[in-house]
Amino acid sequence: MKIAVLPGDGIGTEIVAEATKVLKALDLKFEMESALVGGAAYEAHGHPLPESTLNLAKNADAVLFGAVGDWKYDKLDRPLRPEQAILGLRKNLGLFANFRPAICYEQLVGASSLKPELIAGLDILIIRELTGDIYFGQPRGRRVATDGHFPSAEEAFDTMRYSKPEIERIARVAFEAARKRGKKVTSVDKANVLETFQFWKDVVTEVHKDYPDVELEHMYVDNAAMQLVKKPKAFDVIVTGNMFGDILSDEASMLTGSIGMLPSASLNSKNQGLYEPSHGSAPDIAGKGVANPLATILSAAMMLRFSLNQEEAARRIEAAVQKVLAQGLRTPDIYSEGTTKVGTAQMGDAVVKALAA
Ligand SMILES: NC(=O)c1ccc[n+]([C@@H]2O[C@H](COP(=O)([O-])OP(=O)(O)OC[C@H]3O[C@@H](n4cnc5c(N)ncnc54)[C@H](O)[C@@H]3O)[C@@H](O)[C@H]2O)c1
Ligand SMILES: CC(C)[C@H](C(=O)O)[C@@H](O)C(=O)O
Ligand SMILES: [Mg+2]
Repeated sequence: MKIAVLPGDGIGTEIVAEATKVLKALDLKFEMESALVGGAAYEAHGHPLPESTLNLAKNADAVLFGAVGDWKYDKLDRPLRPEQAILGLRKNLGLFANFRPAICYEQLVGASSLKPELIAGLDILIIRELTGDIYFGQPRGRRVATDGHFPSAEEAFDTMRYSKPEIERIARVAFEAARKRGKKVTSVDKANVLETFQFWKDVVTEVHKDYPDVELEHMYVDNAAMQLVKKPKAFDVIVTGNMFGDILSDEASMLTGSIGMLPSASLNSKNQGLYEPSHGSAPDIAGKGVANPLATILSAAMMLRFSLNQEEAARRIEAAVQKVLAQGLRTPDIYSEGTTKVGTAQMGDAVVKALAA
């Protein structure tokens, strides 16, 4: 078994160091090989996703990813920007199904900006389609307009599109996942305005016929954004497109206390996966040793479960995370009065210690 380890930029290196520390402490038989990705790879090789990094990822049983990006690269041509590395990995590996579970651990009920009673016991799963939508649709670009409100003005455009098989397969993933939990799927769309999402709604409704034991509800994305903070526990599985899923999962992260608590798994049809926290490289806190490594450590647990067939080890990690939270250890993003503030490495060390206990 081989894990490709791609720390990336900013806090990516700090949080992946803690996750690999935890993986090594499990004493399982797998090999880990690291490579540069994102801005770090651009600096060293002139490209955010060098051929060697892509090949390492393709040939591994799973990929553990940190984060990419920094404001200083924002002026580069788009193909050279760090974010293209994660988009390229998702596309090249066919990682169409992105699982972003938002779970509010009992100990963190007070860390959220929402009232405790709204989020206590929260356990929802956002399933985000990850290789289609306006993220990848062609054509896109800049041009001089020939119509519209300002003919002959400079304009930019992107293409939102989904094919039937793309919607069918992500809908099936969502119904299958719901079957194993609360048996309810909320499909989030913007069918009242967008053709792409009327089609999405129609196809999801059709696929639902094969899953009569699962309840299907449709919701417009603007309402979903509102309901997520009004009554989040009314959701079980949310399935949505690439862009809405990006936005709603950041929103859902605050229901768990912090974006530093939201792990993710991105899977292809062979259950090969890339595992990364849902957050980015956080340049504002990078290098300070204060980033929360738990989303990445929990992503490593998802990797053991989904790609490496190590359910027991996954559970050990999740139990160890709960234990350190019960001990009152908190990185600054989840700190509240009466708890103990720790840094990134101390948090990782505490998880390792809790594994042994
Ligand atoms: N998958 C990825 O690699 C990924 C995901 C999102 C953003 N990005 C990139 O990251 C860069 C920064 O983007 P952004 O600031 O919009 O989003 P971000 O997620 O990096 O940070 C948003 C806020 O959350 C905080 N935060 C994030 N992770 C944290 C953690 N583990 N512990 C504590 N606090 C944490 C940050 O300090 C910041 O205040 C950009 O270049 C963006 O493109 C990359
Ligand atoms: C960095 C960016 C390309 C990425 C996305 O938009 O998918 C990020 O925000 C995420 O949520 O993983
Ligand atoms: Mg995002």
